[in-house]
Amino acid sequence: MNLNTLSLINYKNFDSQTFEFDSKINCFVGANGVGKTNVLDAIYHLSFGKSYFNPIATQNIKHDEDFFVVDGVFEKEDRTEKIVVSLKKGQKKLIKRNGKPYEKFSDHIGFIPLVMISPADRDLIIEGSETRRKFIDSVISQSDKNYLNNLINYNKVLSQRNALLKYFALNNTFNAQTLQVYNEQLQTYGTEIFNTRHVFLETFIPIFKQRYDAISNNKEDVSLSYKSDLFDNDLNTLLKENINKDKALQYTSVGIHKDDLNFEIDTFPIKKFGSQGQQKSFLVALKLAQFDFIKQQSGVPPILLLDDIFDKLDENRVAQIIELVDNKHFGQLFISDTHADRTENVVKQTHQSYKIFKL
Ligand SMILES: Nc1ncnc2c1ncn2[C@@H]1O[C@H](COP(=O)(O)OP(=O)(O)OP(=O)(O)O)[C@@H](O)[C@H]1O
Repeated sequence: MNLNTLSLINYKNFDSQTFEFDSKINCFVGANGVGKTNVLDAIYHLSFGKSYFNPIATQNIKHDEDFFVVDGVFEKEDRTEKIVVSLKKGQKKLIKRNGKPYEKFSDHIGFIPLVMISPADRDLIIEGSETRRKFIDSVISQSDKNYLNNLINYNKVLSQRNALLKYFALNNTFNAQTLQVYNEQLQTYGTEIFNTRHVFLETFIPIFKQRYDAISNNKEDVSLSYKSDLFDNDLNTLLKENINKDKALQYTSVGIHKDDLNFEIDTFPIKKFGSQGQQKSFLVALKLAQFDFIKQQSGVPPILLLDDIFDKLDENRVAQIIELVDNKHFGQLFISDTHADRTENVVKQTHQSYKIFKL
């Protein structure tokens, strides 16, 4: 699967621009702030219908304009697929495939498999557990529609249960039966989500370790493990056990919405004890494992976006990453870098066709 053409109108710092891409490697080079990351984010929009960096959709419209259009022409299994994402201020965002708007954006997820590796991934290490759950969810959702539906349903019931707990507290009342209806629904959706995450991580963790060992040349031992309340008991029992706590807090304190991943290096948390280069290697390994997993599930290599990934990595690690890219396992690649020479040297070594865009 390839992105052949990308056209932007009023997207962030671009007013009107069209790119014709190489089917293998495309590099965007230029000084800080010229828009290299913005082009990658536009490509991300075509896969996920939203920005990787800015959750406020209207802030992706060029300043002083009132709409943006991101238009991509892909080649997928010998067919041409035109994806257009557009947003006008005051209106709902539109995602169209070959001219036909999607009613539910979730139907588009997975159609253009894509993985972004960016310095912003550091949030996965430094931020709270929600960021790591979102990561797991986005990896699984790209190949499992049922999972995405369970997640949507779980979150709906969870907010209803939380609203009910608030209502009880405000009105000084309690009704165990109504609460039980929600508990049972959470149990149904939550158990499926837990099982899917568990099975997914059993496949994913060994892939991740392999990737890390290759990047670091087996220099350090890293581990990734799954933390969930549901390892202790079934969700219905846990909800019942924690009812007094939930009444006091006025929200649901146990469930798969509290799941987390532990990231460790040589048995210590990587957040506190990993160097910047080790943390970056960890994140790159995590994302390359995401790439491998999606490829395994969908049979096609996802588009890979590498935003500024060479900084902070020593030459050996950069060489390792490029060696990984330098084989048939990968599909189309987009790279952004401030150092034009470094990028050109690196991509030349891969002996693949490439295009360099100087922004
Ligand atoms: N909505 C917007 N309207 C106009 N310009 C915007 C908008 N959002 C971001 N920008 C501009 O985009 C530029 C940043 O672009 P981008 O992050 O792609 O830079 P970059 O080339 O990747 O730089 P670096 O090398 O520093 O990572 C900034 O100049 C910023 O002001």
